[in-house]
Amino acid sequence: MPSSPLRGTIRVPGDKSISHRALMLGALAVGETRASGLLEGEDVLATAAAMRACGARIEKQGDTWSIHGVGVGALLQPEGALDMGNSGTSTRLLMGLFASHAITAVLTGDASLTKRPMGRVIEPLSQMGASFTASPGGRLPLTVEGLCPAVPIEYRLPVASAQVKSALLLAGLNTPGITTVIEPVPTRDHSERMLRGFGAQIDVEEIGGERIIRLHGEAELSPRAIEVPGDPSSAAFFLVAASLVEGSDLTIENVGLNPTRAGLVGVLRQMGADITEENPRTVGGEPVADLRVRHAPLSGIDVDPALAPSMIDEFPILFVAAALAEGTTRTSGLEELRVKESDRLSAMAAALAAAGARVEESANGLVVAGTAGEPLAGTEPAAAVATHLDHRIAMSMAVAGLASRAGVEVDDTRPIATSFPAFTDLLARATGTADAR
Ligand SMILES: O=C(O)C1=C[C@@H](OP(=O)(O)O)[C@@H](O)[C@H](O)C1
Ligand SMILES: C=C(OP(=O)(O)O)C(=O)O
Repeated sequence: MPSSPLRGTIRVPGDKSISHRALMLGALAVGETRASGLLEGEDVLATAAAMRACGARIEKQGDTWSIHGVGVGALLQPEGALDMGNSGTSTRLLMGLFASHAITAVLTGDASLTKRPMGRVIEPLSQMGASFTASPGGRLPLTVEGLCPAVPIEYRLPVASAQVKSALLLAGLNTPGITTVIEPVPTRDHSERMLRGFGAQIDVEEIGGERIIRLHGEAELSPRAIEVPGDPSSAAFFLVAASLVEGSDLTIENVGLNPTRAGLVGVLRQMGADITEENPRTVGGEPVADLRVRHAPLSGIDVDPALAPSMIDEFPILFVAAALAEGTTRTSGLEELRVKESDRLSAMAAALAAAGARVEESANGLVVAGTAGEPLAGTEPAAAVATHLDHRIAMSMAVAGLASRAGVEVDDTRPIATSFPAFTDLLARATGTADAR
C-alpha cells in the first residue's frame, strides 16, 4: 500500500563529489587539512584508501577527518593494486593524479566499474605523456605509469564530463606550465572551486557559453579546513518521495545547490513540485540552503537536454517522478546514462515497467507516461527489480515503492552503501516507520 507521508527534518550525508576532492587535494597539500561532513560511503572510502597507499595520513577524529598530505609531486608508489570498488570518480580522478607523478599504479574495481569506459581519460592523459596498459576496450583493470615532468596540453572535452575535466586538472597540478581544459558545456565545478580554495592558480574564462579553464602547474597547495555540504544527489530521492506521497512536508537541511548540480530542483518545480529554499548560505565555498518540500501533484514535461549535465545522476529518480505525474515526460540527450554504474536508461525502463509504469526507451532517453498520482499497479507479489550494482537504481526504485500498490522489491540493496549508507534508515524515519521495521 502507498506510504505514509514524509515529515519532519532530515540531513543527507556529505556531497560525494566534494568528499573525493577534499581527500585528494588534502593528500597533495603539505600539512593538515581537516574535513567535516565528509561522506563516509564506500566510494569515498576507496579514495581515502588509495591516498593512504600513496603516503597520505588520513584518519577520523571524532566527527572530523584529518588528512596529512605529502605535497604535489611527492605521492609515493602504491604497493599492490588499488581497488576502486564501484567508483568511477575515484578511478578517473586518480588516473589524472598519477599521470604526472613518477609512479606506476594498478587500478581495479567491481563487476560494474570494470565495464565502464576509461578511454576518455586515457586519451588526453596519454597526450600529457602517461602510459597505460588497459583491459580490452580501455577498461579496468589497468596500469598507469606517470611521466614526470608531464607535458601541459590544451584539451577540448568531447563529452560533458566533470570526471575527465578533473582528471586533467589534477594531472596539471604537477605539470610545468599551463594545462587548459575547454568545456563546451559546463559540468560540475567543484574541482575548480576547491583547487582555488587550496591556493592553486586557476583561471576560468567564459566565451560564448564555453568555459576555458587554465591551471598553472607545479602548484603548491596549502592545507585548509573544509566543510562538506549535503549531497543534492542524495537529497533528490527525498525531494521526489515527499513530492509524490500525499500529506508530506519535509525539510532537508544543508543541501548543496551549486548551479552546476541543482538542475533537478528546477525541473521538479517546472513539473509543479512545491520546493522552497530556506536559510541560503555558503558552506565550504558552495551555495547551500535548507529545502522544504511539500506534496504537490506533478505534471509531465519535456526536459531540456541542455540541463542534463546539471542533474546527470538524478535522471533515475526523475523517471520515478515522471511515472507518477499527470501526462507524459520526455527526455533526450542522455546517452551518457548508458555508461554509469549500469546502463541507467535500460535499467530504469525495465525497473519501472516491472513496477507497472508505462515507459518507452529511445537511443538517448526515456518517454514516461504518468499515472496522474494513481499508485503504480505492478504484479502481485512485486517482481524483484534488477539494480545491476547501481546504487541510484536501488534508491530510485525504493522511492517508487512508496507510491505503488504492490510495493517494489529491489534485488540487491548493498550498492546503496557506495553513496548513501543511511538511506534506508532515513527513509524509515521520514515516513515514520523506523520503529515498525
Ligand atoms: O566529477 C564527479 O564527481 C562526477 C561526475 C559525473 O560523472 P561524469 O564526469 O562521467 O559525467 C557524475 O555522474 C558522477 O557521479 C560524479
Ligand atoms: C555516476 C556516479 O558515480 P561514479 O561515476 O563515481 O561511479 C553516481 O554516483 O551516480
